[in-house]
This record gives sequence, C-alpha cells and structure tokens, in this order.
Amino acid sequence: MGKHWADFQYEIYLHGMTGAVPRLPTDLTRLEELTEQRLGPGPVGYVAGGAGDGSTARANRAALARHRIVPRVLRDVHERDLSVEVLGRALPAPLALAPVGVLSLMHPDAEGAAARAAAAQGVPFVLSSASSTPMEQVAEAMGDAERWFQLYWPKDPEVARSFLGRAKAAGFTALVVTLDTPMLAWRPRDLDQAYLPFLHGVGTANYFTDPAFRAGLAKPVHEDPNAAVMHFVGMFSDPAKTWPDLAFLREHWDGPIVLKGILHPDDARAAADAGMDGVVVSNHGGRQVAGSVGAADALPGIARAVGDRLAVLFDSGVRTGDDIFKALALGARAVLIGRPYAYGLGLDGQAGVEHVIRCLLAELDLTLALSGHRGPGSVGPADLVTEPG
Ligand SMILES: Cc1cc2nc3c(=O)[nH]c(=O)nc-3n(C[C@H](O)[C@H](O)[C@H](O)COP(=O)(O)O)c2cc1C
Ligand SMILES: O=C(O)C(=O)c1ccccc1
Repeated sequence: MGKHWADFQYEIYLHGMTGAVPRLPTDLTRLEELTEQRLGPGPVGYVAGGAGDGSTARANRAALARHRIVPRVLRDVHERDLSVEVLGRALPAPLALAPVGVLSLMHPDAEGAAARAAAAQGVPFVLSSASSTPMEQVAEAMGDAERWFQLYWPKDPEVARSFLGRAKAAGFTALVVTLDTPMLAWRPRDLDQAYLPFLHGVGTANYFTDPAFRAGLAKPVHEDPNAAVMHFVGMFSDPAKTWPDLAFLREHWDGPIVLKGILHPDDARAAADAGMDGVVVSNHGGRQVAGSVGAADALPGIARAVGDRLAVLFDSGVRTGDDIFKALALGARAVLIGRPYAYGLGLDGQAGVEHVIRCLLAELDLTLALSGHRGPGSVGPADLVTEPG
C-alpha cells in the first residue's frame, strides 16, 4: 500500500473547520504572480524567464493542454498506490524535484530547504551543479533520502572527475547530465536587466569549494572573486563535446546516468546505445531554444523509441496533477518540476516546497482515481484524446 496522497485534501478541509485556509494557493499556476508580488520582479524575472519571446514555455503548456483525459468509471479505485520504480529504485510517486540552480535568489535557505522538503515527502531531489550550497551540505540536510546529482559537464576533466567523486561520496545515487545548455540561450528578460546571477557569484558554491577548480586559480577565491567567477564562466560547459565523450562519464560514475534535455528519438536511441540508463525529455522549461517543440509533443516518439531500454522521464511545463497524468499517459515513467517548487521556496521556504509537492500529488491521486486508475502503471495513450494542434 502506498501513501494516501489524496488525504491532503481532507487535511485542508479539516483545518478549515477552525477557520484556517492554506498559506499558499492550491492552484499552483498562481504561484509565479504571487512570488513576483512578494519578491519583486528581479529574482523572479530570472526564474520565470524563457528563451526568446517565451514561445517555448508557452508551447510546453499548450502541448499538455491539447491532450484531454477520458475518465472511466466503476473500476474499484478504493485502494491506490502511486509508487513507481525508476532507475532500479522505488519512488513513492512519479515525481522528482528538477535541478534548479541559484535557488538562493528565492530564499536564503535555498537548496537546503528544498532538499529537506523533498526528503520529508520522500521525493528525490536533483541537486544542480550550479547550486548556491555545496553538495556535501545539501547531502547532510537530507540524511539517507534519495538524491541525484545534476552535472553541468565542466571543460576541465579534473573538475568533472572531482565533482563525480564528491557526489558519490556524498550519497548522490544517480547522475543527471544536462546536455541542452552548452551555453545559455538568448534570454531577453535577463539581457534587458543585464543580470546573470553567477556573474555575482550566485550558484558557484560547488565550484568555489572544489579542490580541482581552486587549483586552476592564481589566487584564493576570497582574494580575487572576479577572477574566480571568470574561471567559472570558462569552466562551466564545453560546447565541443560529442557522443563518444560519454565514455568518460561511464568510466567515472558507477551508478545510473540520465541524459537531460533530449527531444529527438534518435538522440534517445544514441543514449541507449551509449549505455546510459535514462533520459529526461525536456526543453529546460523553455529557457534554451525559443521556437522549439513543446516537450510533451516530443515525449510519445521518444517513449516508443526507447521506453523498453531506458527510464523515460519528463519535465517542462508541469503545473498540475492532471499534467502529470498526461505525461504518464504519453510514456513518461516520472516527471520533474522546476519553477513551481522554486516559487514555493520563495514564498514559504521548506513548507512552501512541501505544499507544492503535496498539492501536485494529491491532485494526481484524485485524477487517477476519478479517471479509473489505481496507480500509474495502468495509465496509457488510451486515456487521452488529442485535439488538433
Ligand atoms: C531558475 C532555473 C534554473 C535552472 N537551473 C538548472 C540547472 O542548474 N540545471 C539543469 O539541468 N536545469 C536547470 N533548470 C531547468 C530545470 O531543471 C527544468 O528542466 C525546468 O525548470 C522544467 O520546467 P518547468 O520550470 O516548467 O517545470 C533551471 C530552471 C530554472 C527555472
Ligand atoms: O538558468 C538556467 O536555466 C540554468 O540552467 C543555469 C545555468 C547556470 C547557472 C544557473 C542556472
């Protein structure tokens, strides 16, 4: 028997008997506006922004909206279990927190608070390479809870090796390698403010604490922070990498490896051929290629191509429980969320992130039940009709 995620609904109504209402909206699509009101447009601008005119972020929502669920009745949905197996591990629900860098823009407790929220709810936390908190500190905050490390593959192989060794030692079980960001895209909102967080040192904690990174500096970080930032900028990524380079990661990481930012079935097949364990079908929440395919439109083809060989995960645009249901029906084993939990963090710290997780999973549990399913396993393409795009 899995956890009864839908009980959150009654918890809210029961609290209501004493006059209490939830501290944050239960419609998570409202969080962005609320965060902007509370924190101001600066930090929220970086988090909310997308590539180009924002068309990809809109396409993500539109792609999910075109699919409509066709509920079934009289199927005994009394006992339900949302758990799934991903990368050989049992997860209590098909959800993980996506790697989001620079979370200190949202809240001083940043990754620590988000990681504790994930641990409290049993949902995996994917820590960004560009976190504001060193990975060892985040690991300590999580106890033995499930955590994965996201790699921005540094140009210097010594730094890459060092990151992998540190992540392993700190108990991160899976490696998520992000391939859609060998450079930052054209992001007008950030350009117009002329603001990039890491030029101010935000999101550099893993680098500035790294012995291999520091070995490349002429002076200690605190003596010449600008030089350290410039070293980070040069190190951050390597647009020259190609498929054969993945052998390096296989050699230095003995756990599961997931490639994030896959949108073409042939790239998914190449991932499987290279001995990878999973892919995240993602367009980075619309932050990289403007005018790109909505992530949900790329999902079915990739699931058909490699669903029997790889764990197919999905992100970009998930805001509601029914979005998760649709992603499962289109072939995802689990989904990740980015901005919604970043806003929850900005509005109410750890409690805000837990609120976001609980709302999404309560809504998913109810959507499954009300559509005739006892769990993710029975959901498939037959549960959807698709309106023409
Ligand atoms: C502020 C911000 C920072 C991000 N930083 C990273 C990162 O460091 N590494 C990474 O792989 N993806 C990063 N992403 C992308 C997320 O992992 C994820 O793909 C995306 O947010 C999913 O879309 P959603 O925000 O619509 O849920 C970031 C996204 C945002 C909004
Ligand atoms: O902003 C992003 O989307 C992102 O991936 C990133 C990259 C470097 C530092 C912080 C975030």
